[in-house]
Amino acid sequence: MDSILVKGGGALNGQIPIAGAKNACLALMPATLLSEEPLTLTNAPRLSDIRTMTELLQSLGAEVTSMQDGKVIAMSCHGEINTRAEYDIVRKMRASNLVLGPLLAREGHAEVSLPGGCAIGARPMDIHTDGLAKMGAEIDLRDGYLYAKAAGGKLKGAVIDFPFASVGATENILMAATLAKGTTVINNAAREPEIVDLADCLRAMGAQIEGDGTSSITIQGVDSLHGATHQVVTDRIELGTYMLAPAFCGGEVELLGGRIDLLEAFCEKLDAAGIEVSETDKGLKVARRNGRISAVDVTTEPFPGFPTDLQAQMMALLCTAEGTSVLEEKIFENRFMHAPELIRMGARIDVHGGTATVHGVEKLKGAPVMATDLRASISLILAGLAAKGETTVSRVYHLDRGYEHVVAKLRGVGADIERISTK
Ligand SMILES: CC(=O)N[C@H]1[C@@H](OP(=O)(O)OP(=O)(O)OC[C@H]2O[C@@H](n3ccc(=O)[nH]c3=O)[C@H](O)[C@@H]2O)O[C@H](CO)[C@@H](O)[C@@H]1O
Ligand SMILES: C=C(OP(=O)(O)O)C(=O)O
Repeated sequence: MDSILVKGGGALNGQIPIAGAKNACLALMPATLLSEEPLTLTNAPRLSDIRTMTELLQSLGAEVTSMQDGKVIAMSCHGEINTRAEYDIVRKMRASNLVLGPLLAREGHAEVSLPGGCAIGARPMDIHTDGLAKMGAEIDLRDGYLYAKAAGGKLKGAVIDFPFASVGATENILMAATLAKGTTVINNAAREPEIVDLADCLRAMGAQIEGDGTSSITIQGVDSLHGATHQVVTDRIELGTYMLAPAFCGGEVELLGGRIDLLEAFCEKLDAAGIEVSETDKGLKVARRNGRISAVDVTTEPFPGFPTDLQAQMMALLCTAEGTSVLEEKIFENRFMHAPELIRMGARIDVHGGTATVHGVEKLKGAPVMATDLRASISLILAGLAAKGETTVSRVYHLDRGYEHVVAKLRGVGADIERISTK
């Protein structure tokens, strides 16, 4: 199993290109199931999660071609398709559940394996299934699979009030509603930029959608969707992660393609911590204002709040802040697994339920550490870049899910980092 070796060192300077968003692309790809005509995505990220979604769509009968070194994905799904998403693929990635809505909308029935929980939480699918049930689907759980069938063979529009603004449930219902009979309203919908990106793509395919980006989305069902080409939105989580690199190590880094509007709550916390963010022609430039950063309190929330997917990276940064920071994780019930690993590097962190108190220390020390999930992995790499000595991060396969060319991107700004392959 590969690992990443990081040597803590000097300041980072230069530019990092930001890829298209993993979480947008994973929702956009299943949209191909909604049309008989081709859907092409540009600015796609080169990630193992995208390969898993490719495998899943191919297993359902879609043709998926990766072009331009993976940056363009051309998909086509015409004629007869398979409506069963098998456990062997679905278990690899939770976002596989995003084929449920489109399959049901296209065929009137679907069998999709429940993905199961994961390291960061139980992550049930009740909001997705309750929403689809309101649209006339009968859904049974048998042998670990959701068996869904639309009454009369076609979903119908409904007013759906979400108990929580779930990103995945908003995406599933949004896609399902595009081909339903009548009007669907999703209240308390998620407002993430990835939802807006999906709605933009669906509109380009002929869907009638209003209100995306607000907490109430209205979808008027149409008879069919046509082909389209769509550019995947910038990955705000990759952006935020690399914005932290100069905050950890000093120096000045420009994030190509970066946009403040994708990360306003995060940028406010950076400002409070003493990190300067400025807009440039090509993106965002980030530098640490003075010597040591200041402690700040962080609470994760649905967009436009501070993203849970940047909590681990922010915690790693705050380990060496001046003062005590309190981090509250409000989205997932078990998303502090990076804390014990950071403690192995000399951090002082107390975790109580969903709250972590970080007492800043002067410097972290390199250590062998183990990644437990995607964002934990990168938080340990960032910590290692600023620590004294060497850090080896194992279980790098988590990283490959969400960060393309991570070693090359960080080496490009002067980081001492390499991937160690063990056959
Ligand atoms: C591929 C993708 O886009 N993943 C993102 C998506 O995940 P995902 O779409 O899974 O996240 P959700 O917004 O659905 O989940 C948020 C919370 O709601 C709970 N919940 C969700 C659905 C449901 O039916 N029942 C229920 O209880 C979850 O367990 C979790 O505690 O949004 C998360 C929250 O911003 C991000 O961290 C993930 O990176
Ligand atoms: C939690 C994440 O992804 P997923 O929902 O695919 O597990 C993430 O991207 O940080």
